[in-house]
Amino acid sequence: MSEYSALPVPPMSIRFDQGAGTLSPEGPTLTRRMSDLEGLFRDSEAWAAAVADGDPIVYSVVSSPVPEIDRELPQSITTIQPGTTAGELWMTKGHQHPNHQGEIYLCISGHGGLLMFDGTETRWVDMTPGTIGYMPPGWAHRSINVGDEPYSFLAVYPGGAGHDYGWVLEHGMGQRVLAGADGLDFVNYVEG
Ligand SMILES: O=P(O)(O)OC[C@H]1O[C@](O)(CO)[C@@H](O)[C@@H]1O
Repeated sequence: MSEYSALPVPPMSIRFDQGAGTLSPEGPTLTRRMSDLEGLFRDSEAWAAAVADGDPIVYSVVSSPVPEIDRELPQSITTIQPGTTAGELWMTKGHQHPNHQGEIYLCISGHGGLLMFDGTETRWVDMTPGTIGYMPPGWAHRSINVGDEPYSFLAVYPGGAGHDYGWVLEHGMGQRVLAGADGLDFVNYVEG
């Protein structure tokens, strides 16, 4: 037995129900409403109006019981609802891993995109069912629903990576993604 054998969760199988978007056994669930995305949309007045007008759910995250601690490998299913706020497609808050480590997402359903920013360069990965998006260490990441139906993906990440949301508020994400007349419009994060 290794020194790591005192495990917080035993070896197990985790059942994913694609129709219901649930994990079983299930760990913590997170619901992010529009009010949780303060300071992230370029049009703050449109954001405030959406908060006042029912504060809709933008996305939810269901996790397995694997904890976010060093050496563990947690998983979660994120579902982003379709929608725009003043043309900006609905998205996750986005974060940097303070303890720089990589992460993968697997698109399960819908159509999304993975926006990554290392402080200088921006990268975009189109996400359709079956696509694995890889985020290397040091790249902040945000997911965006670019379709007309809910966009769901599986995330698998090192439990000690952490979530730094202040990094995105301070540095932005390089670009923003808007719904254009003929597809996606990528605009400069600051000037867009
Ligand atoms: O943490 P954010 O930026 O709100 O985005 C949620 C997504 O990111 C994760 O925290 C994983 O990076 C997942 O739990 C979820 O997929």
